[in-house]
Amino acid sequence: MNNERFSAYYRAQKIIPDDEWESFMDALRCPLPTTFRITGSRDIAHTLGVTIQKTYVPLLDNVVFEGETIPPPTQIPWYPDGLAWQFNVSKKVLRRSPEFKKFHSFLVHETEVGNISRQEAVSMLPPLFMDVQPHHKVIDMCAAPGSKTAQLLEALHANDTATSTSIPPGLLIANDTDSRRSHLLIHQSARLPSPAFMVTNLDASIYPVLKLPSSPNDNRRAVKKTPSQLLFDRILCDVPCSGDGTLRKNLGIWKRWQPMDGNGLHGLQSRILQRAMRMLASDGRIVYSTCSLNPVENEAVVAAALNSNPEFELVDVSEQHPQLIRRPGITTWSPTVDRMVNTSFSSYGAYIQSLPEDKRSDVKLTETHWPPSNVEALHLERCMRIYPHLQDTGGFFVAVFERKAKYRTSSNVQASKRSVEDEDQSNSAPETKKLKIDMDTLMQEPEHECTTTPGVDTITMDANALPTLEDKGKSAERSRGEGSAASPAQASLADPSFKEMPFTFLAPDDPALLACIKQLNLTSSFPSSNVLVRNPAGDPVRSFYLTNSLVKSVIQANDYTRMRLMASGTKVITKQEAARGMDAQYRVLGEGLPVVLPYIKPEMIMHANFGALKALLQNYYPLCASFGEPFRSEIEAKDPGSHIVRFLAETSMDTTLSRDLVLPLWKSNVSISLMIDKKAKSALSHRLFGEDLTVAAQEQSKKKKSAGPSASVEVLAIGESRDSEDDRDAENDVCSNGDGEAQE
Ligand SMILES: C[S@@+](CC[C@H](N)C(=O)[O-])C[C@H]1O[C@@H](n2cnc3c(N)ncnc32)[C@H](O)[C@@H]1O
Repeated sequence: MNNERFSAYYRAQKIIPDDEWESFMDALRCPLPTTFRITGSRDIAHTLGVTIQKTYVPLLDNVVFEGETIPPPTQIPWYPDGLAWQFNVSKKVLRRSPEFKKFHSFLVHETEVGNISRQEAVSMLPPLFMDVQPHHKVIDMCAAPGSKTAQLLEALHANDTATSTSIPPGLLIANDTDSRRSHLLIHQSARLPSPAFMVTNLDASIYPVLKLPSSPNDNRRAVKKTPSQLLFDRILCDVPCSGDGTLRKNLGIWKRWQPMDGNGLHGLQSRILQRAMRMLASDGRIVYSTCSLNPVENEAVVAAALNSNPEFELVDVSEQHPQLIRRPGITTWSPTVDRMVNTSFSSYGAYIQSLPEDKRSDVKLTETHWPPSNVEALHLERCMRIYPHLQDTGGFFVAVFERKAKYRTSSNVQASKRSVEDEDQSNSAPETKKLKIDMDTLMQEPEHECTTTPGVDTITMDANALPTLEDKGKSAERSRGEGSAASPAQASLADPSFKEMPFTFLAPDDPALLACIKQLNLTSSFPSSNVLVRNPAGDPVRSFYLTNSLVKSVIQANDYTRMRLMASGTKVITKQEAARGMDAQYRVLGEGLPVVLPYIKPEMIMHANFGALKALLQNYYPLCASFGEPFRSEIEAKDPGSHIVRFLAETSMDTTLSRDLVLPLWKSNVSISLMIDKKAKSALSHRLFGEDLTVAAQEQSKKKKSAGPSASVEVLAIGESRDSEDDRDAENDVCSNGDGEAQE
């Protein structure tokens, strides 16, 4: 594995001291260890951490495979609370060593239900430097596929418990310009249901001004008259980049890497970062990151942003996460001006002077590709460079920005005074006006997961297209409810290319909503004014989603088509049509239960023991009569329909249920069924029994046996899905009535 121009270019940049060059290159040629993060609420994370420490590390200690001792998984030392792990074994070991096979199976199941997330170690870094709190307004500008979004969501939900989800007062908008990747983002984040979550599909470099209604408690006249701009407390700019820090896992980069890659991305990266600076609250923080080693995509972008926005400075985070081995940002670099690694020009001026006059206007490079003359004053050494040979990772770059102290108070006032109209005016500034991705230069980019793929739904908007206050009038108030961001008809006026269903909030006294609350016996504190539906007419046809109040105000104050809102809130309840003459039945969805649980009256929750849980995992529809007392009488006395059961923590001969588990049940006339999907059942079984005892797994293994020995060899990468068409979830098996809405 070699690329002459890669070596020539980075040697010229002097990113690595000469005496480390060989070990840097050697590390780049070694396979990357497998790294993963335990996700989910603190309680679940704790349980899984203990399972790995106490069950799997001893099991995997001293495994000898083909005469070689294989090291067990270890914790990544710099990741807080020991929640990130790494191990380095080949697929052959995973397939053949019974101990690793078992561990791998555990990881696959927990990954499928979202309790474990496979993520490159360095990619875990940016969220660690954001210090997100549950009340923060956060935006992840380039979020897909969403591994960092998941970390940000977890931080927003720091107060969740094992059984119930808090409703944080803040919000997280995950944005990506690629609509296909935005769908991926929605899919990934479904594992962490949050009423504080929104997904948008926009070009981050021209992200529109979002409005917030003026606060009823704010007496200032200017604020009363006009909505204010939604400013963010934390912004992540994990921008598209050439990705050469991922060489260890994306081997194709060795072949296709070329020195101009970074030059073409510098402009877009700068515009995204500088747009973020305009969207930041006065005392907010921005983290800028790339998985590229190239100073043109890193320090040059940072320097350009600081020089254009002198109220910002780099934050010195060298004392944070001290076990992370890092190198400071560099202050000298020399962009290449051609594909042959010509890095001989010390400045833009010198380069331009070298060209014949008639060629100067064709130049794609700009002054900001070179170090600025005031480079020393910018403290670029506060940026972090992570190299593969330092701690066996990929390459990465992180910079943290805040406003200088003297600008914070004044811009606080300025920010709160700044109306959306003002901001719309300022968006006409040259750097954001008629912003288009330079398609010519992008066409030269290598195809890499981090780069914008030319032609894929790239939105080009000029600054004048940013929503203005006038759009407010377009937001329809639904007659039956509190209104969506725009009615279907208005939506098509606003942006006909946007096909998502509207987001319609129900009135708290909507008859269907009241019937649902009554039937599920929810407490009066259930936030019924934050329930939305998604279908063309905005009717309470089937599924109810819950948002928090902040998300609701954002949706209601802005045109959802203009902000290209793809998803919002958590689906919590669904309606089952009943037989003719009977009332519809509502049920709490498995993924929505943690959110709704705090509003379910305690007397509605049945209690059962570990044996009952085991029976429910081992059978699809066990008979009520097959359970022991007192659960049997309790369940037999219940009407058919949706119920909630708390399985109590217990230590038995064969296993330990270390914490209570609350799950939804469906009761038919004589039997009951756990209303969680197959994958969640399998993961639970693995966690509790160390193996998959579910009916689905038993059936699968029977099928494999009858198909012969070759069919039983299956090694999925962690994070790789075993989804197949027949892997429908239990909810559909039991309850689907086949009249699903388009979006639901
Ligand atoms: C480095 S990847 C992001 C990885 C992501 N943060 C994660 O941790 O999973 C960069 C992303 O930026 C997106 N992107 C490219 N150009 C963009 C733009 N102008 N605005 C917003 N997103 C963009 C790409 O589609 C890609 O998903």
